[in-house]
Amino acid sequence: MQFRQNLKSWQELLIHAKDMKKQNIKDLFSENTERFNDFSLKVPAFLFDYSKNLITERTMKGLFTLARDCQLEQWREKMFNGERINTTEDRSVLHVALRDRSTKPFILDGENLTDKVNQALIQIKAFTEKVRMGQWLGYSGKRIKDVVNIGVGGSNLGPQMVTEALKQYSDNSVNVHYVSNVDGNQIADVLRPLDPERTLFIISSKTFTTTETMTNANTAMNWLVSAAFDQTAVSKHFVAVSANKENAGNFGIDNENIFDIWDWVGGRFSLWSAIGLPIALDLGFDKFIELLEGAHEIDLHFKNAPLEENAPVIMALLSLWNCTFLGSQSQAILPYDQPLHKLTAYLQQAEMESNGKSVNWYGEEVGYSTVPSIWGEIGINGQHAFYQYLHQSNNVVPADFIGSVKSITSVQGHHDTLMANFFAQMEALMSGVNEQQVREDLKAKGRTQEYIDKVAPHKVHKGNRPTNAILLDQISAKSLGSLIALYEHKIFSQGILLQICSFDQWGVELGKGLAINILDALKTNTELDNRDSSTTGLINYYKCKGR
Ligand SMILES: O=P(O)(O)OC[C@H]1O[C@](O)(CO)[C@@H](O)[C@@H]1O
Repeated sequence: MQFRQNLKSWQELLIHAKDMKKQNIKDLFSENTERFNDFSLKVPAFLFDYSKNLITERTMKGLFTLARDCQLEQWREKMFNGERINTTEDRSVLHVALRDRSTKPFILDGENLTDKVNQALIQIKAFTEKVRMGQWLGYSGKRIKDVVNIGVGGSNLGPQMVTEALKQYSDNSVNVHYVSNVDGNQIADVLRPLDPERTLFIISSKTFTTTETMTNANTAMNWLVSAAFDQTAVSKHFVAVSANKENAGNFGIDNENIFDIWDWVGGRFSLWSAIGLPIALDLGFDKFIELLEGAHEIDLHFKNAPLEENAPVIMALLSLWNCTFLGSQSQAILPYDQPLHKLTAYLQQAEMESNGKSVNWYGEEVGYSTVPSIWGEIGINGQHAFYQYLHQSNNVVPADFIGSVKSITSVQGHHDTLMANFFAQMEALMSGVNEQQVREDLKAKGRTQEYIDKVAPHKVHKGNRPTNAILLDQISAKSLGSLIALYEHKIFSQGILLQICSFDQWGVELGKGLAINILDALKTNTELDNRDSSTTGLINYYKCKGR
């Protein structure tokens, strides 16, 4: 067992981090006029500028050495070859196979995955075209107008984020809606304006056991059946995406309308599979393929580019540097492109469910900070809400700024204003402004000495806050596919560097189990044994007041 802290490269980076904490990014720019060229990369679909991090050439050299000591390249190979790198669940991790459209056979456990993937795509194409062209008819013979995707986590966030991002490209053949929350308010709001005769439900659940999804699915079924007065209407209005065909069949969904998903595709990496049905329904199959192609382009980049020119690897190394070595606890994702308004929520699951863990591959406490908490908002809205904290709090929050050279909106006259903020905020976070500059500025503005003395300390921005810039040419299905895959491979690389099992999610199980237990007690009105007084007190209060 080779623990990360025992690696010489890790130890050297710890020492180097102590020195770097005394440095200032702004000074590093003054010392090296080529810094932007040295620390930026042009990848198909986007420019990645990481020069505004607290790094030097030595830092990067040390980080690449660490990556090699961690055998990142070999692990990358293992993933692409289908080795069972999801060790705690004994599974391969092959979402990359979903977007590899070559016809070359890929054999896993005696089965040709290429055939499976291509068959699934044929099924997705046939189904989505039938619905979009008005050939899929509801129980009363009417064409489908609205599609409701019922699913949660990975069975919701990816498709929703993508259809929101690409809605400018939708031809509105159907309207796509999402229900993820077990709170009945959401499904009530979604169903209120819909016509049962013209509504199709996709029950998206890899396991087909998730309580929230099953509760919503049953409500949707009752809504339909109470309008149709006919239980057999279910097969005309429900399809499923699931690995659990038995449960989906028992629900009343015809076998040919159950789309497969496999155990080598993790929920949070599944939008490329039939979980992406809402994407193909909303945008058409060709756009869905463009999305896959964009992702595949980054798969090839990740697989083939040397570590020094590999964007996902560099992103992972920087996150490790900022969090584990420099001590940041959180990371902001700040899209300056309204279409990406669901990206942060999507990445919260992708990154935090993957790497938000504290034991290593051998089940030992890692003894270092793993990943930061991910949060954020559309940049402009964030500027008027929490950027105060980014600029002046004691906590340094490294941030990813994501923008586009061209906007996809036809509205003119906004994009330069938006992007001026994109550039300015990164500059301000890095450069800051010291007290002397503040004082001189106030003096030049004719302020009194008393005012200057009072206000100057409050106007200081310490700066030295790291940011990455990801600048897309324009939001499109292809560039979005690339952007998502960039983060997926970053997450994979980070897991390897941290020696963490990125593809399980045991941390969600405890709460789920307790909720099932409590729900039973609520339904049967029984007392719960062995609970702490707070849990018991809260439940009793709820029972007394609510019933
Ligand atoms: O698709 P399913 O099986 O309903 O699971 C939904 C989500 O629930 C989780 O298991 C976490 O609770 C996620 O990993 C997953 O994306």
